[in-house]
Amino acid sequence: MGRMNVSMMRYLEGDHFRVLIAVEMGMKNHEVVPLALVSAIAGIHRGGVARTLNDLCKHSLVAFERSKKFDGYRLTIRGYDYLALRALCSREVVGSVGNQIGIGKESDVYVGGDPELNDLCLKFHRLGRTSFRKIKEKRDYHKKRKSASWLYLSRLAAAKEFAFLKALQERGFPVPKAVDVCRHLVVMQLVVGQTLCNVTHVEDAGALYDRLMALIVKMARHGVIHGDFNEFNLIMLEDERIVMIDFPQMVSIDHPNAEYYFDRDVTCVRTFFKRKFDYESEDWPKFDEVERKGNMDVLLEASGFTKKMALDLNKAYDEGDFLAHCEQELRNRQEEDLGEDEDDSDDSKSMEDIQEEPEDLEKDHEELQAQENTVKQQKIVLSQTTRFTDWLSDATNQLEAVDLDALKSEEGYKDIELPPEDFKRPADSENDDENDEDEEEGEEEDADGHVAVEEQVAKVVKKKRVPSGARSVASSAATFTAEDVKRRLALDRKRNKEKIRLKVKGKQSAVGRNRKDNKDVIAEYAGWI
Ligand SMILES: Nc1ncnc2c1ncn2[C@@H]1O[C@H](COP(=O)(O)OP(=O)(O)OP(=O)(O)O)[C@@H](O)[C@H]1O
Repeated sequence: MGRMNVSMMRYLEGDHFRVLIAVEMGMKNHEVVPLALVSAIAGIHRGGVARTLNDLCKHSLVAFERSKKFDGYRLTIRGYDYLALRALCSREVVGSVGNQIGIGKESDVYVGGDPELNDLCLKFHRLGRTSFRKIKEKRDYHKKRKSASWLYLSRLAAAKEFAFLKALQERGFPVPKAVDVCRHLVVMQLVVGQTLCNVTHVEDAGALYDRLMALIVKMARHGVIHGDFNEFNLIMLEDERIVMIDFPQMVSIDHPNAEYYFDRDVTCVRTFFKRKFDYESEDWPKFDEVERKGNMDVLLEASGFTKKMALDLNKAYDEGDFLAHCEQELRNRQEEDLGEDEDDSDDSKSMEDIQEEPEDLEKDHEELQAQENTVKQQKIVLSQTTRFTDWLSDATNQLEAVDLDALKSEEGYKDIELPPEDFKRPADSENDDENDEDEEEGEEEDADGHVAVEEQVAKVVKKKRVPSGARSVASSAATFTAEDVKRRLALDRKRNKEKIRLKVKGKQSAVGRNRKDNKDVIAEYAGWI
């Protein structure tokens, strides 16, 4: 566990934070925030914002991402940490950040200090960023939620922890003193002790057991159940006093599963004491015997941590897939998903898309298909035009290669234009003239069944020497039959299809696409301006 790298903080200027906040605000309803929106929220012109975003990208405070619909920026975990720290610095709550002292599946815990260098505990909640695969599996769950982003869930977790810390502290429970909260960061008193799981010896196991059971009952009397009361969430001080540090799953005793949670907490303590200190007691608290004396659960709801927030948070805990600190892994998976299945638009959809109604999705799909068809048509027309031009120039070159002078000097040659009905293609001429048959036998066909161009041209020229009518040499370009042309075009098209398209990823691709779009616009308005 290392230190948090906050060295960049001192080099960041007001504009950097302004743009960071703009990205954060944009992310309330966008998975990635387009440059134009960042610029509009920050109130800084685009050029300036682009420069600042580049700086922020360099320091991994934001990340550039592209989605199917648009490209944009998203706040990284580091960027969110910086925003929270900066706000708490300006409130003069936090003055320094030190070593990491705890790493949980839902948080990173650091030692910190206030401006007077008194010790603090900084708990950064990291919650709710599920992997793309999981999103696909849990589509229903995400569809119903308005903002299932990790920013939202981490902030909720922090708000809940802070509210509960304060409420428990006010009622005399042994918890760290709550200092402040900002975004996903809870600042609290640093408890110097050992988590119960690391304690190997206690003076009086029975007394400790009784104190822990008494804590569970006291909380229930105040209307709440811890829900995760175990040796990992209890710190023992030097004088063997216990401090509770973590209560993410705290529920009201009116919760439908309250009895289950209560019994689970009690069983956890009993199992731990039996395993660790070989202590077993005949006596343990029962849910039915608890008499409610307080209404902490109701007061907590009134404190701003609403039922809806609790519901969202509990669902995330139930999902139990917290990949917030595995950004690199997540990015790799996203790339994998995109690479594996380009047509599977589900994988590459943003959270926003996932929240769309089915009708919207269908419409989008239809629109997309219509666009794709148009593009395909345009491509075919374009490719045919260029191929035709290429073919024409080829044929012209072939013709130029024919030695006309030599032909003219031969007997019976007359350079007079033939009426169209006299003109016959080489393929047809096979049946026309028996004399020609012998000559045609000698002709060699290439692998595609094409007669060599030179030979075809020569054959046509020979026909012009027939005394019944002179023919134009220029018309011999028609030695390519319509079928030949069609076959060639089909072959070219097939080859083009087989060509592997080079996929450019990241910002470079976005630049390319923008250029292409611009080119299309210019082409469309050609002649108008
Ligand atoms: N106030 C505090 N003072 C000292 N150490 C703390 C404090 N809060 C947390 N820690 C340390 O950080 C570790 C993780 O904290 P915590 O249990 O709150 O995080 P978490 O993410 O909820 O963990 P998990 O859910 O995996 O149990 C603890 O085991 C403890 O060592």
